[in-house]
Amino acid sequence: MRRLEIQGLTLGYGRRTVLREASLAPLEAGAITALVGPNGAGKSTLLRGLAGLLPARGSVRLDGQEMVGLPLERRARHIAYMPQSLPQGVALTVLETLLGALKASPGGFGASGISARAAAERALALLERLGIAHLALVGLDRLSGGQRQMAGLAQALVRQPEVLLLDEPTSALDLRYQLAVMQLVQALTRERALVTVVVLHDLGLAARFADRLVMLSQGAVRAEGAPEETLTPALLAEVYGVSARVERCSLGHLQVLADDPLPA
Ligand SMILES: Nc1ncnc2c1ncn2[C@@H]1O[C@H](COP(=O)(O)OP(=O)(O)OP(=O)(O)O)[C@@H](O)[C@H]1O
Repeated sequence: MRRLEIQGLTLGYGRRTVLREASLAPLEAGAITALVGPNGAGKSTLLRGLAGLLPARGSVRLDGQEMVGLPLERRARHIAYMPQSLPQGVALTVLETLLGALKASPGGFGASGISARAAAERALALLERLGIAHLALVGLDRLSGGQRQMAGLAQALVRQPEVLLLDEPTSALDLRYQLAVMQLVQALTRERALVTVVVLHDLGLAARFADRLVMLSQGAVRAEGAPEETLTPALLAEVYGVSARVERCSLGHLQVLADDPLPA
């Protein structure tokens, strides 16, 4: 069974350490882990570290293979990362960026892998599944914020990774697309047995779609486990500084209702 094991991971920027000796229970294939926690807690830093974009100490093993210290292109064979925002000023069309991502991936078309025709078919099928086939020939610089986010998700998915890292994939999406994207991420995670890690601010979405939550606070793992075990009023008060209720709605979904900020 595919799994990602994170042990004693320390990450930072230059001389500044942000995440200190973080260890998590193994992340299993076919499951979504949501990274939650307040602003500045270290969620994006952890995701960048898993993607290999920051110098790291400690261990990140995929099926026993050590990722820390592996050259980025070797790590990118296994792991796809979607940043919070795509770079601005890219005039390529959505389809061109997907073909570019496929071409750049090891074994991608042009190298030993699939033909250019198969690559285009794969890219178009993915856009269809994401509901954005109509954007295939539109330039990235002409997309709305939400459309850019969908295009970023497509770029991460098209390479068919084993580990999928998504940094706030729903932050710019309307209500319908938030649900549609999380349902799709969940379906693909199950179908392709992905190890999926998603940074989410919306605790309701996290509770509904994640199999596990990891609550970060001040660069440390404060809690981890199933959403219903992790999301408690006491923890929300401690970590977010709010008085909150955690209740099930009439459909049985866990809802976090933040009532008031607590006095500092
Ligand atoms: N490029 C950088 N250089 C230096 N420090 C950084 C950099 N990026 C983030 N940090 C610092 O690392 C800490 C954690 O930031 P990070 O972006 O990981 O938090 P986060 O939990 O993702 O927050 P948010 O919810 O606001 O996106 C913050 O104190 C931040 O100032």
